[in-house]
Formats: sequence, structure tokens, C-alpha cells
Amino acid sequence: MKISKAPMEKENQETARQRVIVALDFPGKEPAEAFLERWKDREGAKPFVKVGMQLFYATGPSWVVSLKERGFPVFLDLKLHDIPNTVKGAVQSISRLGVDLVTLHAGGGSRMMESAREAAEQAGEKRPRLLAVTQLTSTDQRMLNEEIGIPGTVKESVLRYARLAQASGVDGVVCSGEEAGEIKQATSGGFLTVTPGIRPKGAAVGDQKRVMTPAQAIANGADYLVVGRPVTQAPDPVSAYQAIIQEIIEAEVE
Ligand SMILES: O=c1ccn([C@@H]2O[C@H](COP(=O)(O)O)[C@@H](O)[C@H]2O)c(=O)[nH]1
Repeated sequence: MKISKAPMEKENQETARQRVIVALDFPGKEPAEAFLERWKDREGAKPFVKVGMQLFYATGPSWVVSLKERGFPVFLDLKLHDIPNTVKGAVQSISRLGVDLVTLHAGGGSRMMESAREAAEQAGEKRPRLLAVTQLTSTDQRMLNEEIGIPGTVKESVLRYARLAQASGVDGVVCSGEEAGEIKQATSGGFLTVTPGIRPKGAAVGDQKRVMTPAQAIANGADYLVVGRPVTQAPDPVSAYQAIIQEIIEAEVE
């Protein structure tokens, strides 16, 4: 009897697809909508999208709500960093949008992260998961030590922030693929690692410093990959996105 591999392949595709977050770094609603239109024929396969500062400040919260209403999983990447009371209020407002992931800076400290957690919990079961940004993937060793004045290695700093973030009750961190594995070892209970700085082989690195290919990041324990320009600026964005999904599937088989 011949056993069809088709359902399993579909399942692999779906699992891999849910791990790729496309950064919608566009100047406004029109180019962002035009980009999303490319997915309209792919029934039920809406990409996980990230709305960052550029797009959020241009479109406002109502457009983010409309994304959720249309079935897009949404990562709102506003990188909150303020006194605990202000961040608490911001997370209360953000929680009403129904988004799935939200960022805040681990550098804001434990009290700030705890306040964010308290605010998110008030939203009940549909609360957004909170991610603490460790060291930006555009930061390298020289910048950390000489410009910002933080001693030690980038990895030490990232691990310190990750431990602090977990102790403060947030759900995971934003880090580079390079650190994902050690963060998994240093934390527990499915603490999430979300990794920007993803560059498929041959893609322009741009302003990123700590980069990995999709396969490397997955092999190193990343839960989610954040990919912006390699998809949004590709001649055929849907094919570029699909190639990343395929790379994830192959990395998981190996
Ligand atoms: O440390 C960080 C935190 C967030 N980002 C965001 O991810 C995307 C990456 O876009 P690319 O075009 O793939 O470089 C972008 O929206 C950043 O704001 C990050 O890169 N590093």
C-alpha cells in the first residue's frame, strides 16, 4: 500500500509558516496593504506580521485592529521603555488591540517588566505575550563596550537580560539567532526566543550585525524568525517567504 506523504508535508509547511514573522517596515497603510495583497490567493495562509514603529506611527491602532480582524497574527514591536507606571498603562492600551506579541526593553529593568506583565494579565486569556528586547541585533561587540559602555561580551549581556526577563515574568526575548541556544539552556518552561537579523544566504546584511540564516537560527533553537527586507524588498516577496519556510523544514529534518 502506498502511503501519501501529502498531509505530513502540509503539516510541516503549516508549522514552519507559523514561525516566520514578516516585518512590515513600510511608511504607511497603502504600501503595507499592497504587500499583503500578494497573499490574498493563499487561502488560510495569512503570514504572521510585525508592525513596528514606522508603520504604527503612520497608521495608528485602528489599522492594527483591522489586521487582527482579517485573521493576521500580529506582533506589535513598539519596544516600550519607560518608568514602570507608564509602561503598565501602555500595555493596558495595547492589550485592547488583541495583538499576539508585544516588545519592551529588558534594559527598563525588573520592575518595569513586572508592571507590563501585571497589565497584560488583566487582559485575561487573550493577553498578548510579552517579549523583552535584549541587545539589538544591530549592536556588535565594539558598540556595546566602546560606545554604550557596557562591559563583557554581547552574549553575556544578552543572557543576563534573558534571565532577568524570565525572573520578571515576561514570556520570552528578542535576541539574535547566535544566542538562542544558550538562552534556551539558561531559561525554562518554553521561554520564547524571537530572532531578527535573519539573512538567507546571499541577502544584503544592511545595518544588522548579528545575523544568521534561517536554517542556522532554527538549528540554534530559535522559536520565531523575524524577516523584513529579505522578503519585503525581494523581487517576488511570496517566493522569498516560501523559500524561508522551505529552509526551516529542511533544517528541522536534518
Ligand atoms: O534586535 C532587534 C529587534 C527588532 N528588530 C526588528 O526586526 C526587523 C528586522 O528587519 P530586517 O529588514 O530583516 O533587518 C526590523 O523591523 C527591526 O525593527 C531587529 O532587527 N533587531
